Amino acid sequence: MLLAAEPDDAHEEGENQQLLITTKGGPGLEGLVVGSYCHDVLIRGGRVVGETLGGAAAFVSNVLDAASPQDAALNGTAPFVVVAKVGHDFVYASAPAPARHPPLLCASPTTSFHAQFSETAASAHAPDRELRRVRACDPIYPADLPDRRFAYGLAVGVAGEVLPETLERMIRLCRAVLVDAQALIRAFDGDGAVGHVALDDTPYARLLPRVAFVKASSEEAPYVGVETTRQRCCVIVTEGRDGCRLYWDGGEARVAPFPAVQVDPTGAGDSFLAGFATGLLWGLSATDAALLGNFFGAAAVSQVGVPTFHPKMLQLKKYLKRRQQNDIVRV
Ligand SMILES: Nc1ncnc2c1ncn2[C@@H]1O[C@H](COP(=O)(O)OP(=O)(O)OP(=O)(O)O)[C@@H](O)[C@H]1O
Ligand SMILES: O[C@H]1[C@H](O)[C@@H](O)[C@H](O)[C@@H](O)[C@H]1O
Repeated sequence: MLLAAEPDDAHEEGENQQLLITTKGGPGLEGLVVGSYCHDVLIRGGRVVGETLGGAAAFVSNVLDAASPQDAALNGTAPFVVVAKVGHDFVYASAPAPARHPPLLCASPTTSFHAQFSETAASAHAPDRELRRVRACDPIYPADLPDRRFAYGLAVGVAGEVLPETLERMIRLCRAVLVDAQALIRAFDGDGAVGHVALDDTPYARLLPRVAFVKASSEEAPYVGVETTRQRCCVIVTEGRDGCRLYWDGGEARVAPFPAVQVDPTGAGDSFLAGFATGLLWGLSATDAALLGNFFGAAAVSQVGVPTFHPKMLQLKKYLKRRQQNDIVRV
């Protein structure tokens, strides 16, 4: 599968979109990350065992910052923009990700999740926590996005804050958009318990042919409908400690995991997606990009909250770059 195209906001619905993220440097590589930061409260056996910065945007920008420090230093700015919202109660403004990529302040409170962990997950693919949204910040509206072009966009909402019209605006602004399914299919009952709806029943479904990649966890995959969605864009299903699988129209691939001692699964999927996007930016094939995603996913589960990365960990770039054949993304 060849993924190549020019920036274009004239994509028609149903068009077989092909996308390119070039590996050449320069301002044309700027990214757009859309999704709010949140407060995560980790609960085990009825006891609060941790309170951390959360929100996919926090984990994603953490990986993107770690993976491209030279670019950031060269330009004097990080090579991506984060559009996130928080309330005045936000307590992590000075943490690295929000400090480098400040959120928009709202009158509503910061989105907050309680994550109730099971003592033992039955398998790598079993849900390991029950999530409850206890507070929700404002949605992110199309007008909140900068009015300029980006090389790529990551739609990484956690509480329904990326509205369909906001995703559509991202598609118009970005050459390639990668979406975390959790931004599209989460539903919340009266108590805030997180459930899922079928992607096909949402207003996001019609946008899929204009999206490059949708990433879903094994738990989310049945709601995404891999067989239908792979005909519209590439689908990546993450399988916890088993790594991940890529599905596209006409093929699929399994990508092996990295070993890890899991201490906190939160943010594994977010870190995976950011690692995957980074791999595409480095010009890797989608399967090698997924290997980089697995690497960051494994690093994320090895630490509580938003992880820090040892610079040596990034030596993987050299290895993967050596395997790179050319500067277009192939599977
Ligand atoms: N125990 C583990 N050992 C090694 N790698 C792991 C482990 N758990 C997760 N990963 C890596 O992280 C990726 C994402 O994990 P997972 O499938 O659990 O996502 P998720 O359920 O969306 O995570 P979360 O919602 O907690 O962010 C996996 O594809 C894998 O690469
Ligand atoms: O911080 C976490 C993280 O971003 C997860 O990916 C998401 O599933 C949770 O809702 C959020 O609380």
